[in-house]
Amino acid sequence: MKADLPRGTSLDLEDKRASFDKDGFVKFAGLVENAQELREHILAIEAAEPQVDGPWLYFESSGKDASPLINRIENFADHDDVLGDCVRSSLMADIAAQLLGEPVCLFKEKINLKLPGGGGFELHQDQQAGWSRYASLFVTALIAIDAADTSNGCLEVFPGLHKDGLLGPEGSPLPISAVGNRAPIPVELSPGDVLFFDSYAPHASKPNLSDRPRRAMYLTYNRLRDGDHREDYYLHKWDTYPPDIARRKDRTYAYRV
Ligand SMILES: O=C(O)CCC(=O)C(=O)O
Ligand SMILES: [Fe+2]
Repeated sequence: MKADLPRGTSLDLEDKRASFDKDGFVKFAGLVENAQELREHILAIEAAEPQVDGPWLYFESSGKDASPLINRIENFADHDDVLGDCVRSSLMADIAAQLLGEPVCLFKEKINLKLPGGGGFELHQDQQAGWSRYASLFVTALIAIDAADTSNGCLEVFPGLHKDGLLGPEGSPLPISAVGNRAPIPVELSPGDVLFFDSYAPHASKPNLSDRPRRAMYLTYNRLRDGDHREDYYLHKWDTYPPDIARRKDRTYAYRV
């Protein structure tokens, strides 16, 4: 299988695959040409009133002034044509397939906004989020929408631990001892850069204390032979961690990982 890369993109997938295999993540610079257009469509969703039958919107409390801040958009592929085309683009799936060495299918899509004042993410492996009920391995393409660096809370990944299985129980962040004395690699990205990472690669990120947003789209794939679980995943998530608009007052909802 050959990835259908945009004109002018030159890369050696063998090298990329070797890095992914060694570290558990690999960056592709300038892979997505319409990051600016994607950002405009994300901004429109941010500005719109949440709807029960629309994209799923999640909110946090700003670390600056405790005001409500949108922090995540999920399950949007069928609610916006431009974002949907990106989610369904064969380019990301083809590269994910090259990295895993076999065909893949989409598991889920989300956008983490991390606006100024947005919180960080504790150390975890995505596989700890209860995904093992669906498949034993996933690869995620993180598409940078805004520039990400250490001052606005870029992703920080610990290399070389993705073949060690789960490093802690499902549902809880990892203690720093889980990564030994390793140092994380902060992955700085420009809009349109894409980071592919393994669901067992431990990662974290800091809060956004800057005045620049750090939006990132995450497309997660599993091996095709493990089945298409996207619909089941979102049905289960609607029960266990629905968007804010669908939450019941008599229930508490816990973010897993
Ligand atoms: O967006 C980030 O900074 C990290 C998000 C993350 O690790 C996740 O959503 O699983
Ligand atoms: Fe994660």
